[in-house]
Amino acid sequence: MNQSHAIPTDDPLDGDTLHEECGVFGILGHPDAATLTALGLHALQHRGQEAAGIVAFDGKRFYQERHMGLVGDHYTNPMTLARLPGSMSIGHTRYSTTGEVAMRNVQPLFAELEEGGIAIAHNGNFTNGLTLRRQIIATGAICQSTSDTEVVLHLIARSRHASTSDRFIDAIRQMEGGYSMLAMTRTKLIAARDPTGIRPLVMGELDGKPIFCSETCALDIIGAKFIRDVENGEVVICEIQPDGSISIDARKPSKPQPERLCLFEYVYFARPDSVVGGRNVYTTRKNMGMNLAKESPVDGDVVVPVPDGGTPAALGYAQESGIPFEYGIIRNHYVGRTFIEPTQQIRAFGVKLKHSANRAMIEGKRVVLVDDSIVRGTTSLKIVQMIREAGAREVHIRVASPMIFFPDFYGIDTPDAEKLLANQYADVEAMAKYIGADSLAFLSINGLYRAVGGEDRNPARPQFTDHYFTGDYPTRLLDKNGESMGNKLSMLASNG
Ligand SMILES: O=P(O)(O)OC[C@H]1O[C@H](OP(=O)(O)OP(=O)(O)O)[C@H](O)[C@@H]1O
Ligand SMILES: NC(=O)CC[C@H](N)C(=O)O
Repeated sequence: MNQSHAIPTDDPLDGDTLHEECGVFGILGHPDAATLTALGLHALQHRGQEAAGIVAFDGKRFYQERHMGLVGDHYTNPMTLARLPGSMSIGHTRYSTTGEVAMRNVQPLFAELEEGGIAIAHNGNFTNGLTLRRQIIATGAICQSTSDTEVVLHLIARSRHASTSDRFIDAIRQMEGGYSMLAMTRTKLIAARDPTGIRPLVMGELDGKPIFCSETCALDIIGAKFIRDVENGEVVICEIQPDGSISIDARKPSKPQPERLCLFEYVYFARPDSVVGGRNVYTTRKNMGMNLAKESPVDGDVVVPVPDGGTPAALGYAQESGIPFEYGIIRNHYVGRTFIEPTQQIRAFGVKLKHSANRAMIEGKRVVLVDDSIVRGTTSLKIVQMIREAGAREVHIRVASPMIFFPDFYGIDTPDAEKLLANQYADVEAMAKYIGADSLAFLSINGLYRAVGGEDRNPARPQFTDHYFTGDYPTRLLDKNGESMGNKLSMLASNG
């Protein structure tokens, strides 16, 4: 196992950064559980590229493989999969949100409890994780990681309920924030989604065996059938019975709340072929581009996507505006997603490596560049320069989401408000000047809502989680606002 790592000597909670996302996959009762999990994680690679782990159970023992790096770097090796026997397993691709990039934070996390082992895999971020962590440490707990996820294991261990499922439910009911979570015990696979349903989680089935995963693309890769979304606030407990059959028990232990899925799943995170919340992601992105063309038309000769994220929106923009779509930028696919790399220096470096101008499609033209989002402005700044150097006559940027003003505490890599481009300039014109574009326009919040859900935003009860655009956070932010937090908030530390 690739578990050797240097333990930082300074307080790892101080130097931490906030990132996004993770992918989870779990299957119960299938003879090829670990291999299917590895394939599922491969399809969920876009959700986390720092580390990947799988825990399997063969009826007697738990086995774990946890590695830094990509799924393909480790789980294509038959020897690795052979070390994960059994018919049940859960896996995780990590992009850290709380706790540094280190082996001790690689998921699934595992603990030996009174009634046996339990492994958990978490996509999301707890907004009271640090508060609870301090409380349990004050009562004598020894934490093995700096991840927010570990708190759940401690709360399960401390719960006074008899069954593991009830202990798990007791634990997650104490957690606030965003979570789509899988837990695996000796006989059970448990799936849970936070009461607001910020992060996605779906249920599928292969050969009659239940599967849970972050996105439907992980079902498609193994030919599994989509059953349904795990609902917000729902806990689904699948258990192998003594006769080998599997029981499924779905519960809603929390006070019912309206679902508010994260809009950024549609804007950027989810894979375009996934169906999230019943909507094909590609179609919503194309709608975003069409709405953008209606709201912010411009005279141009060619619509060029900033690949990959901007491509469906650029197609929508081109279709609606009638301006031809061309690949004016070629993306090197051997470079990871810059938005989710750990430091500003690496992000900047990554963007240079990643995009090249396709001069033949650009020279002498009025280029309408379409991207899905502007966060720090790193990408736009470099790409406008690159397009101009390739001979563009004019460069107009159209962004298929609104301006981002507010940080996220549910997992997205927008740590400090002052690092967001929208907060650094007085208006769109000033931003355009900084980026070097002839014009710049963003999709309106209603344009985005209509693209995803077909209706305008309901200000009294927003249909989605959209705080990064509006400042309307769907939950309390206890770690951020709690008086006891001082300045040791790992999830708020500056990035890069
Ligand atoms: O304003 P910035 O801070 O540069 O962040 C925004 C950029 O980051 C994302 O692309 P990314 O390179 O992560 O991924 P992609 O190739 O999947 O589009 C997004 O699509 C924007 O292009
Ligand atoms: N991006 C995520 O969903 C990360 C999960 C968890 N908060 C971690 O940092 O490991």
